[in-house]
Amino acid sequence: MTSSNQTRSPEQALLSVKDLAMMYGNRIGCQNISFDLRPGEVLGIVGESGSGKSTLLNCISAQLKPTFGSVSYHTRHDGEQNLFEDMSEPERRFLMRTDWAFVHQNPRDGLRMGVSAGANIGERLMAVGWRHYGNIRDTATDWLGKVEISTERLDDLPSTFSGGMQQRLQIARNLVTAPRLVFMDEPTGGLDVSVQAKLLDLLRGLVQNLGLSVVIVTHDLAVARLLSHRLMVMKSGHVVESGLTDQVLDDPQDPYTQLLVSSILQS
Ligand SMILES: Nc1ncnc2c1ncn2[C@@H]1O[C@H](COP(=O)(O)OP(=O)(O)OP(=O)(O)O)[C@@H](O)[C@H]1O
Repeated sequence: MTSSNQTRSPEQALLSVKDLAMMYGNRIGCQNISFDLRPGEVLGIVGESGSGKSTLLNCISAQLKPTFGSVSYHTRHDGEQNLFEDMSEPERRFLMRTDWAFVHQNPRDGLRMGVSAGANIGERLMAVGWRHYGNIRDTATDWLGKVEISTERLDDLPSTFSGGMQQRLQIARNLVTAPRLVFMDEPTGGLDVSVQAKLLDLLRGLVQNLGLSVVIVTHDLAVARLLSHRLMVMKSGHVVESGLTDQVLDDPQDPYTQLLVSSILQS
């Protein structure tokens, strides 16, 4: 007889990436990438411009089909599914609208600028089957509050918002469906330093309170330090170092990571 304790396996990875490579013709986008992301874990991907961060993020979020390797996701209902072999395009799209979220650097890429703030949030709820107008409006109002936007702005267009507000609205739109996995591409890039700090605080609170699993791409080591549990350092399409964030940043082993860390300390 086996007790539940004996049968309990180590926590299942939510996202599992194996030997992933993306080639643009002869040019390497990224290569030899393998990692697991566990539920509630925040993984930071750092590296200089052109090191392959966005390519990797786009491959693991099913926006680009990798040239080699596999990306598997532990779905709510069907267990582990290989994104590109087991799932159809409509199934991947459904996942992106519901269980996943993508926060773009430029809020314009993640918002519908022609509809109100409330509709931007409500649209995601409708994608998961919500139909009751009053409930959708109430939840949208609630989320505006959570991202510190005055609820009086519910019917305003995002174009009337400041950059920081647009970014917070994009976050509300993304998180309202309680996704399990959030991809973020330089979410604080392009904002003033003081606005960045406020947004980072907000993001950190939401990630902790909602227990989100996150893959965040950033070239800003301070952002990586504040948000991520683990770090992957990329250079020329390869991972040169990975580990616990504090370990990597406080005691970098790879010469490139050492350079990256020391250049931040000097600036
Ligand atoms: N659509 C594309 N066609 C051809 N080459 C590409 C394409 N996208 C990226 N690359 C190349 O792949 C490599 C990695 O680029 P990628 O954009 O992933 O880097 P990155 O680390 O995200 O850079 P940044 O921080 O500037 O966004 C670079 O050599 C780049 O020139």
